[in-house]
Amino acid sequence: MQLKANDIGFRYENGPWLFRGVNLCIEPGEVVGIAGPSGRGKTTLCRILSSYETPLEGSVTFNDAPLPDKGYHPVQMVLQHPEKAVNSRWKMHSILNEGYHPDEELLEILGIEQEWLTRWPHELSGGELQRFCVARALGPNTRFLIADEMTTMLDAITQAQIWQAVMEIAQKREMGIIVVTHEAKLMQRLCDRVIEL
Ligand SMILES: Nc1ncnc2c1ncn2[C@@H]1O[C@H](COP(=O)(O)OP(=O)(O)OP(=O)(O)O)[C@@H](O)[C@H]1O
Repeated sequence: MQLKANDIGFRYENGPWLFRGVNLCIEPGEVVGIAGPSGRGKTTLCRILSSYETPLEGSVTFNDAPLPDKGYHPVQMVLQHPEKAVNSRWKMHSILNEGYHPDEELLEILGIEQEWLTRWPHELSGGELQRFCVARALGPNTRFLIADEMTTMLDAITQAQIWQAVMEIAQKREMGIIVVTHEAKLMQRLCDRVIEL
């Protein structure tokens, strides 16, 4: 069940090509970093790999077939700003159960407390909210997780706790992870290999 980018190229409207001929193959259980200077297109590539954006050249395949356009998506993405990724008019239990029903064990590993479930998003800290976004992305059918600056805004302890939980779950499920971060040490610690965009 590999996730592959095959000769991908992309540009925004009248802008220059951000990248062309990008090839990438991620195996189940592998942790791969995508590095590159600001503005190179890392987030754009992540959006293409998770089907939020369509490449202008090339294709993305999962298990040698196109990614599904209906149902639960096997490639899930967690972004830098959790407050932008949740519906501010929903309470946390609705946000959490939007795509599937996470079990108690997952909530415990991610340090999500029961009393947070009845709160509104603005009643949680960034780190608490990000734990929900991670839980929401870790449905049983998630095969690849894309973490685009997932813990950049968080303090060191929360960052370490979230990554420890994600790595534990990924190992257990043989889930692949793509990591985008400007923190070189974190990249080195987490990744089996790093690709320069
Ligand atoms: N929706 C958009 N329309 C037009 N241009 C865009 C759009 N989104 C991003 N860009 C431009 O595309 C380029 C690549 O952006 P992207 O966010 O993918 O880079 P990045 O490598 O992730 O950067 P950073 O490390 O700063 O987050 C940037 O120059 C950005 O301004």
